[in-house]
Amino acid sequence: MKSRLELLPAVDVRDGQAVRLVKGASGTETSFGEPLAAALAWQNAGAEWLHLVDLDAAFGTGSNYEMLRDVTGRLDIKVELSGGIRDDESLARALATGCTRVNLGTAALEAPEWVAKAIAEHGDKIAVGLDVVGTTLRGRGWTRDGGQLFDVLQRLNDEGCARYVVTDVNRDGTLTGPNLQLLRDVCAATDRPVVASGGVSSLDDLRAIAGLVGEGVEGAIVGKALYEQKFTLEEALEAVSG
Ligand SMILES: O=C(O)c1ccccc1N[C@@H]1O[C@H](COP(=O)(O)O)[C@@H](O)[C@H]1O
Repeated sequence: MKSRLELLPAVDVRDGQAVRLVKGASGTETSFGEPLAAALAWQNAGAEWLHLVDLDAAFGTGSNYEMLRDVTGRLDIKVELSGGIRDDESLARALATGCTRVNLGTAALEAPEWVAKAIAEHGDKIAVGLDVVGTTLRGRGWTRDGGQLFDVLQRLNDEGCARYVVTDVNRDGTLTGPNLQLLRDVCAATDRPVVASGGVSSLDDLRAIAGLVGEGVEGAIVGKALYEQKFTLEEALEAVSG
């Protein structure tokens, strides 16, 4: 178990632009320019990880694959790649970008046997995104219900899933603070590391998540708070440095 919280600045790409959404809802985009510029800015500020999302692939409205491959190839830091990875072809393409790991969402709900096979073949390179409203999982761009959090978590634990990325959909992009109880509950139901996502608005939020490292939280994804300059990445890294 790591002793210091890892931070993963997010670059979510829609129609070739870095955007932030509110509660993951299509149509709520605020644009923040070129994805590569954002990614390089986080790298230059000291990020060790980038959480890179193809929102068009997640929503089924297109693909930004070439751009994400280019961004990943130009970075020296680790990349967690997400969005639309749902079958052998999309998984092979995602891994071919050179990313450190991929994050599977919809597939874990709709194609459990395929995900079990991917976990068995690729181990630590596969994380599963548990994107929840209450304790109901959401897939297909967070537009469809896909099962109960703790049932799916138990299944994935049994299949050897290496890591979970837990997003409270109703906090994502809202700057209303992380759902600490959800994170505690997930940590209590697994011995795998958990990456927290959704709601971070302040350095105190990051310190609160860092307080859960001992329970199994390994990292935190930070999006809107960075883009809206609630704090700098340097300040965030300092806040969680222990
Ligand atoms: O990150 C978002 O804001 C987001 C909003 C709506 C849908 C998905 C979103 N993000 C990432 O996409 C994966 C799921 O993609 P898929 O279901 O595997 O195609 C999810 O885990 C988030 O990382």
